[in-house]
Amino acid sequence: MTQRGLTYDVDAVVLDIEGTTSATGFVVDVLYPYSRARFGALLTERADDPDVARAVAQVREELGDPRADAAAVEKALNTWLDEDRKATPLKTLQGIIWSEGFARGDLVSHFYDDVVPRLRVWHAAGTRLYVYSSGSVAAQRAWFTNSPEGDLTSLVSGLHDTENAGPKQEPESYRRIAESAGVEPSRLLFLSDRPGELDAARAAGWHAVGIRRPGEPYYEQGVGGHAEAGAFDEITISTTGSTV
Ligand SMILES: CSCCC(=O)C(=O)COP(=O)(O)O
Ligand SMILES: [Mg+2]
Repeated sequence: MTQRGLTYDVDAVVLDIEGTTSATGFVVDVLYPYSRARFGALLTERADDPDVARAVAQVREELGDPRADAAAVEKALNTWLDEDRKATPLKTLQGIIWSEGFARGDLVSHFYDDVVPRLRVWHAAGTRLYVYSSGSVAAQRAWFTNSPEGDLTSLVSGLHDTENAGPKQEPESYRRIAESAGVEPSRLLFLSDRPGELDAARAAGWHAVGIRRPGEPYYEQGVGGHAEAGAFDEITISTTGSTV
């Protein structure tokens, strides 16, 4: 059989979300305003929730102000949102708000058309799928549970964020994920839109493919010399002899 595109012999594929499986425009235009409108209530009404308290402590540490009040914390969160800064406490608090919004039916996630069919094919052939996103694990779980094609969580073997794995541009984070998945680095493929993340994965011994979609923020810049694909159906995975 003739195959076109890129072929990888790996045991697992690790997925970035924003810009890779899903549109940045959806995250910025739908999810960000949804969280911005709810930070104030979360910070004032649920300050004793352990996840909220931990994130607030991290914001205060980042601000260098251990006494920053709820208004100051909210202001910092909104500034980071404007800058699209992938700060862990921002992502924790957004994850709480979004997962409740998904559960309530206010939100349905977005996946590019080529993604879910390909994930189903890879999963059915025995390739394990993981997520590594700046979005928190709670947000990732809600994202895959509430997709336009229903609950996709059965396709995914594990979720990783900057809190449990570390920053996405550091090779050590990819070493941690490989160890937790029990997969040799050379048997892992990372798909992302950001060159710095692809560099870090490659430095950890992984395969890395840049996903370059028209209209995404990194489209013009390119993927920094990494192999690239415009859609998931340009990628063929061969796991334990099967090729899909
Ligand atoms: C369901 S995750 C929400 C998107 C998000 O907040 C984010 O920061 C995604 O970043 P990524 O690392 O997936 O590019
Ligand atoms: Mg991304």
